[in-house]
Parts: sequence; C-alpha cells; structure tokens
Amino acid sequence: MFARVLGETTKLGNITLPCGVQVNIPTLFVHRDQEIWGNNANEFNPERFSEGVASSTDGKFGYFTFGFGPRVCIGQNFAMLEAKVALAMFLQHFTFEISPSYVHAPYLVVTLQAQYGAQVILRKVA
Ligand code: HEM
Repeated sequence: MFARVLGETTKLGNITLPCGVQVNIPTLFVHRDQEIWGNNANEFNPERFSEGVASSTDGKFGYFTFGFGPRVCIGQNFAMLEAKVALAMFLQHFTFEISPSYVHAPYLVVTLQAQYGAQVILRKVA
C-alpha cells in the first residue's frame, strides 16, 4: 500500500480531490486486477512475465513492486541483482519442491506473506 498526500487539488478520473487528502494506492489489488492482468490474475504464473511486464499487462500501467515516479525505490536494481545471484547460487546446490504440508494462505502484513509458512523439501544436488 502506497500513501501519498496531495500537495494541490487534483483531478483523478471523474473525481476532484482537494489539497491535503491522503490517497492510498492498494498495490495488492492493482497487482490482482483482472482488467489489467486478465482472468488468471490470481494465479501464480511467473511465465506471464516471459515477454516482459508490458506485454503481460497489454501495455497498461499496473505493476509497481518498487514504487514509481520520483520516490521509486533506490535499491531496486541492487535488490533484483541480489535476488538473482542468491537464486542462482541456491539452484547450483539444491533442488526443491513444495511440501505436501504446505497450505496456501497468503495474507497481507505490509508485504504479502504465507500465513502458515512455506514448507519446502530441499535436496542437495549430487
Ligand atoms: C525486494 C526488495 C525491495 C522492495 C520490494 C522495495 C520496495 C520499495 C518501495 C515499494 C518503495 C517506495 C515506497 C513509497 O513510494 O512509498 C521503496 C522505497 C525505497 N527503498 Fe526499497 N525496496 C526493496 C529493496 C531496497 C533496498 C535493498 C534498498 C537499499 C539498499 C532500498 C531502499 C529504498 C529507499 C531509500 C526508498 C525511499 C526512496 C524515496 O522515498 O525517495 N530498498 N522501496
């Protein structure tokens, strides 16, 4: 959820919002919006990004995990690089599969989390 306080009276679609109003942008809902992502918006489907974000949203603006505009995350490139290096190192040494005990129960506490944890079975690559 992003929060912004309007510095001036602002027109948002058909609505005119006065200066000083706080606008909250619910990332979770935008990232699950079927008008942007299609009927399978709620499915975990990393393949949707295989041709880049723009083609998965039909060019609509609907993906901002690191924010956007002048206050976009300054650690974005670092975080992406770090995640890729960590994942590559991990996959060099382990295979993994989701445990049968895993219960899919995402819930939101600042970030989206697995309510009962994400149990994974690791196997060392020989
Ligand atoms: C997966 C990792 C990360 C995610 C998802 C993330 C997400 C975000 C988001 C959404 C914002 C914008 C908040 C807003 O507009 O209200 C933000 C801002 C920021 N992030 Fe990150 N971030 C990540 C990693 C990092 C790292 C590694 C650093 C520093 C090394 C960092 C430093 C910052 C800073 C300083 C801001 C404030 C920028 C400003 O207000 O001008 N972030 N981040």
